[in-house]
Amino acid sequence: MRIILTGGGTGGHIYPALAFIKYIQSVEADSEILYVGTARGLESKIVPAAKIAFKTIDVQGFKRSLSLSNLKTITKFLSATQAAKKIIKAFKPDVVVGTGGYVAGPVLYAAEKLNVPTLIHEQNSVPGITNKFLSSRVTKIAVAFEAAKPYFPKEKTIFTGNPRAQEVANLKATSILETEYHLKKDKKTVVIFGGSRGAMTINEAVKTALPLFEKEDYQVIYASGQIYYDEDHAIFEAYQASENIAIRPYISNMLEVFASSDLVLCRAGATTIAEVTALGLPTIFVPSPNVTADHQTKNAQALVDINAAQMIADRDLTGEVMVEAISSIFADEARYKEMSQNSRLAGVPDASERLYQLVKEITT
Ligand SMILES: CC(=O)N[C@H]1[C@@H](OP(=O)(O)OP(=O)(O)OC[C@H]2O[C@@H](n3ccc(=O)[nH]c3=O)[C@H](O)[C@@H]2O)O[C@H](CO)[C@@H](O)[C@@H]1O
Repeated sequence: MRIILTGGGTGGHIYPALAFIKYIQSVEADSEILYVGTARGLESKIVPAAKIAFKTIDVQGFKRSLSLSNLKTITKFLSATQAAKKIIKAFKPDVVVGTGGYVAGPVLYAAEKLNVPTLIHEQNSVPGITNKFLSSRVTKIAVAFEAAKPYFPKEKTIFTGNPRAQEVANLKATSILETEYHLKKDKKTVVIFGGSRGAMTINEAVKTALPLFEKEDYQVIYASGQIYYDEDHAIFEAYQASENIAIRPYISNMLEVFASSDLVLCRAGATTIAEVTALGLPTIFVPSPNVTADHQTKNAQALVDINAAQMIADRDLTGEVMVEAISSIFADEARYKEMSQNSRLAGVPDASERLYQLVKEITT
């Protein structure tokens, strides 16, 4: 199969595409794959590093209110569509798959104009602006939350889960905490991070919590995001020697770290949710208050409702609240076990397979 994937801006749109590429390569070794992204998005680092053919187009996002810069966005959209058409004509894909983010707009739009079958994957419980715009044009729509279905045309929308779940589902714990993070292999471990780029509230809370964490009988691995790491380098540096705390700007082997840990505290980004549920990890979510239609709270609520997760509102998070939430889950074994079982029940370990069937359906 010849397939173009596109999507980007943040990790949450890129990792599902990469997971799906891995799956396609495992079932069709002779498949030809091209990823289209922007030069500025996180995809320009992550995709070439994964050794996947990568081409860029220039595009910018819409502002939600009417503004002059939207005029510029429209002009850019039109020229990006032309650039995407050129890439599509040269590559001759059987299908074009978009995973959200601004860059997917012109690529999928161009594919549809050229009569190439198209599919979009929506990771969230509330669709992003790009996928909403594309929904009337594409051939099929795959969703990772049942709650997203009502936003899309019923006849072409199918629940598949998030491909990242399948990539993670069978991972086993390794010695990575010991070998790369100077932590103990068998000590209870909580992973803390604020989405793929870090989060200010979580970072502030962690800074207050660090002296408290030092006294706990569990260990902490924290990814601050590059911005906060640079800002607070001096504070973090002082804890690098601490026996039960490891701090990094970004954890590049996050799946292995998850599989080797016991609890997660993070934003409620959709891809993270797919990962933690595939592994049956109990989670404390602090949804970002700055996302479209408060979709992270809705993402997290689905898991709180089945007692797989706890939620703390961003405005309520402090260092003390953070430590108390983590410590009390670790202290209650029965609760921990129940949360873990319920988390696993929410996972979709065959998500890539489901998405692949859908691709097959529209290309044959
Ligand atoms: C602020 C914002 O707009 N966030 C959105 C963005 O989230 P964002 O990209 O932050 O979040 P997601 O949780 O979906 O994905 C983050 C990904 O980065 C990985 N990771 C994170 C930190 C780290 O140090 N190392 C690492 O590998 C996680 O394991 C995960 O695979 O896209 C998601 C998916 O559309 C949305 O649900 C989020 O609301």
